[in-house]
Amino acid sequence: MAEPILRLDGLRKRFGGLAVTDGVSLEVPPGEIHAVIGPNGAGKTTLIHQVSGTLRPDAGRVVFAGRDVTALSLARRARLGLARSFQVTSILPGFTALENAALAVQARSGSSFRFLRPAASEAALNQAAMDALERTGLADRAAVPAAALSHGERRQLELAIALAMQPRLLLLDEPLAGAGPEETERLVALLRGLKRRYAFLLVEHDMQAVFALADRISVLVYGRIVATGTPDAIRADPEVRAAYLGEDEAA
Ligand SMILES: Nc1ncnc2c1ncn2[C@@H]1O[C@H](COP(=O)(O)OP(=O)(O)OP(=O)(O)O)[C@@H](O)[C@H]1O
Repeated sequence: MAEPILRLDGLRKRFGGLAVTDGVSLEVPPGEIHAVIGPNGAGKTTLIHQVSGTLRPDAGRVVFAGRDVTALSLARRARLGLARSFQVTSILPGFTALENAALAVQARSGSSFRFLRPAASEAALNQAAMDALERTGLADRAAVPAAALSHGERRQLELAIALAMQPRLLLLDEPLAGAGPEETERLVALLRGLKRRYAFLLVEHDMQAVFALADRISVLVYGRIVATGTPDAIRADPEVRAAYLGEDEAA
């Protein structure tokens, strides 16, 4: 396997007496969509929070692009290219799609645009923002205020905002939550198109989407990974079947 872009090494987090992540280790190579699935309360969101930097693990390490980022803040991790999308970005409804993406570009680039003349700086910002909108299929909605976008388009914009941060790996926590069948189809196609260019760590309840998108899947049960493998291997894994007994999702 290629040198991983993300390596989780024995992550542990307890809430009171409950070990919510109980020694989680996994590796995501560049360009992989790695999904984490598991029953409700398995610890998936808690795991994502530790990777993004929202929560500090009690033990274990988060290594991103060869660097131990366990002690770094969410913002520092984001600047290194470990970005999070969905359920966190606050889209500014009064601003257009392009302005929303441009703000993200500006946040990522810090002061670097200030060294350009104002006009050149604005053009460069808008170009980078437009690139992000193009990659998420929103180019023709650039001038539309975010408040006027459909639910699905707002999800696309959240993704564009994350891409404007020039990530190397994107954390996606339930990107399909609340999306209807058509929106789901569009977002799945969009994510599939972004695969290889970016790596993804994906938590998602829509099993059909997970099995269609993921290169590899890790199954989390009571804070422990019980299996990691390709969708076919996971489908056939007896422990996974046991974990989902009574649920037909992994069948
Ligand atoms: N801040 C907290 N304080 C105490 N307990 C917490 C906290 N956050 C999560 N938990 C508990 O940790 C367990 C795992 O929660 P988590 O949200 O990570 O699971 P999940 O796999 O994402 O669940 P779901 O699929 O339902 O979203 C749950 O029992 C939850 O009640």
